[in-house]
Amino acid sequence: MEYKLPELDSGLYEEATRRLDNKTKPRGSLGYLEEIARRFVTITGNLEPELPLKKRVYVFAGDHGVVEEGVSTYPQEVTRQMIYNFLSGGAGINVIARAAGAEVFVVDVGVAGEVEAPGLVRRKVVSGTRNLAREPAMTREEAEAALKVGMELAEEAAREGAQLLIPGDMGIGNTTPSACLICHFLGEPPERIVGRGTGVDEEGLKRKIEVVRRALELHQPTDPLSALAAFGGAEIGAIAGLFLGGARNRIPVVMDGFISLAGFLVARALAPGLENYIFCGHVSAENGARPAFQKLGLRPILDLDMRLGEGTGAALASQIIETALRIYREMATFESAGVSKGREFAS
Ligand SMILES: O=C(O)c1ccc[n+]([C@@H]2O[C@H](COP(=O)([O-])O)[C@@H](O)[C@H]2O)c1
Ligand SMILES: Cc1cc2nc[nH]c2cc1C
Repeated sequence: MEYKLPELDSGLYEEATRRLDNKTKPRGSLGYLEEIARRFVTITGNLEPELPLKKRVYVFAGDHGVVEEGVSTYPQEVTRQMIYNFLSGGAGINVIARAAGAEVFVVDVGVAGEVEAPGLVRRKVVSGTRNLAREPAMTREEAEAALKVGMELAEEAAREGAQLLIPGDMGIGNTTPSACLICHFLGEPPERIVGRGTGVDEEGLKRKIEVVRRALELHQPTDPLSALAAFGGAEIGAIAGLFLGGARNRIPVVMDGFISLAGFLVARALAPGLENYIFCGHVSAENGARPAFQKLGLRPILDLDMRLGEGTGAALASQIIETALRIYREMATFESAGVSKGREFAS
C-alpha cells in the first residue's frame, strides 16, 4: 500500500522567494523564517494564506502492554488520568495551545479499559496493546484502523478549514515502541536511540535497550504496516495517519517529539517524500531524536530540551510558523515604504 501525495509546484516556492526578497530587509536576512514561509506556501498551494492560522492539536492517547517489562517510571493509569487533565485544560499542551491560539482535541485511540468523559473523541481501536517484547503489539487490522483514525480526523479538519495540524501523544510506555520503530526504519542500533522517556534510571535504561533489541530480533517486519502492528501503538498509528491525511489535503503537519518522529517514519515509509509536506517543530531531548534528525537531514524549528510530548514542542513551534507567515504577508516592500534598494537587486 502506497499513499500518493499531491504535486508540489516549485513555481510557488520561487514566487514566494521573490515576494520575500522585496520586503524591506537585506535579502535572506530573516534566515530560516523565510524558508518556513516559502515552504508553507508551497505545501498549501496558496500564495496568500489567511491569518491568524486555524491550528488544531490532536492528542492521541494509547496504552502499551510492554509496560509489564518495567520500561517506564510511571504507572499505566497516568494515561487515563492525563486525559481528564487535558479535557479540563490544565496540562502543558493546554497552556501552550492557548498561547498559540490552537484548538485541542483529545482522542482515545488505544487506552486500556473504558474511558468516558465529556469532550473526549472516542475512536478506540484497541484496549491497550499487547506486550511487543513477546508478541505483535497489534494485529494488522488494528494498525490499519489506527492509521485510519488519524487520516479521517485530518480529512474532517480540512473540511472545517484547519490550516495547520499538530499531532500530540499521551501513553505511558510509548517511548519503547517509538524507539523500536525508529531503530527499524533508520537501521540504527538500540543503544543510540533508546532514551530515558519519563526518566528511568541507569538500570531501567539498560532493561529498555534489551527489550528493544529483543523486539527487533523477534519481529523483523517486512512492510510499514506490519512494523506498526509489531511494535505499536495505536496513538503512533493515528499520528502517522494525521501526517498522511494532512499531506493529502495540503495542510502542513508539525512534527512534535520522539513519538511523533516514530509516527512520521511509519507514514514516510508509506508515502516516500512526505518530509516535503511537514515541519519539524522541535528536536526532543530523548536520546535518539538528534541522531535520527541528522540521518534524515531534518531541521527542527526549536531546540529547547523539551521531552513532554502531548504536541507541546510542535504547538510552540507553530507560533514561529505563524510569525514567519506574518512577515511574508504584512512586511512592507521597498516600493511601498519608499526605501532604496541595495546593489544585490541589480543582479
Ligand atoms: O515527546 C517526546 O519526545 C517525549 C519523550 C519522553 C517522554 N514523553 C512522554 O512520556 C510518556 C512516555 O514515556 P515512558 O517513559 O512512559 O515511555 C508519553 O506520554 C510521552 O508523551 C515524550
Ligand atoms: C505526568 C505526565 C504527563 C505526561 N504528558 C505526556 N506524557 C506524560 C507523562 C507523565 C508521567
